[in-house]
Amino acid sequence: MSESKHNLTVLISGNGSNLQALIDACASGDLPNTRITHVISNRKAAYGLERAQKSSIPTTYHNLVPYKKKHAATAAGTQKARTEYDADLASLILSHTPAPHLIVCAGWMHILTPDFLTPISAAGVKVINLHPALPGEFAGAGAIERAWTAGREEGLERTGVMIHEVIAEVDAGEAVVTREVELREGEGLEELEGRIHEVEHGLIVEGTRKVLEGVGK
Ligand SMILES: Nc1nc2c(c(=O)[nH]1)N[C@@H](CN(C=O)c1ccc(C(=O)N[C@@H](CCC(=O)O)C(=O)O)cc1)CN2
Ligand SMILES: NCC(=O)N[C@@H]1O[C@H](COP(=O)([O-])[O-])[C@@H](O)[C@H]1O
Repeated sequence: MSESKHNLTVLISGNGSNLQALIDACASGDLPNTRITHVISNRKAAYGLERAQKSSIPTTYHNLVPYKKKHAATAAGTQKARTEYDADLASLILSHTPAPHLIVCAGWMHILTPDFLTPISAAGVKVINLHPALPGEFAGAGAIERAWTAGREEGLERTGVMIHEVIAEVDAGEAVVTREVELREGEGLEELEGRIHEVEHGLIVEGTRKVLEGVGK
């Protein structure tokens, strides 16, 4: 009798190179008894959707714009739109068959509110995120460039990558695994991005495997 499979739902917004690392790891056995059963993007043009489809993984495009159009273009209306969007995102994840054991944010560029996190947590599903910085540093979008600038202007000697649990406060959840990346004098931003992406592709597999080892215990 084969062991039960760990089912992953992966959230993306772009190229999907980290999704591809997970797809390849499932195929190679680096993520044993694990399969990606659903990929969701908040951007229609995300190449990661093509990567998933090439691997016969079900995909969903879940866009915030229709929700924003339903509500007034005010702060309150935008909040209502995000609340409904996030609640529906949780529903479409939890209603998918087979049900997920773990949700991995792999370049997912949308801040998740308690309207998403609460039902997901109630269903016993963890959420982890890949972030190209070390705990407590450069939270939010644009982290690599901010670290690169700090290297040039403030003498920062290293940045890094982490996989962390997702909580309401952005990039503040407990780190699952971290890896430092040295900053090199005179190095261009693109070169640093390339080195960091290489680290990401290994760390997202390592972090996912580490969390799955604890699932169901
Ligand atoms: N509640 C949480 N949500 C998310 C987390 C988290 O730790 N807690 N991690 C992020 C990923 N992320 C950095 O790792 C991140 C992504 C996007 C943003 C952001 O400012 N998004 C804007 C929209 C930007 C865009 O659409 O281009 C927004 O949501 O308004 C910050 C951090 C995933 N979510
Ligand atoms: N705050 C999260 C964040 O900035 N994530 C960034 O999104 C990229 C997604 O690449 P991918 O679509 O090729 O996996 C990752 O390289 C990561 O640095």
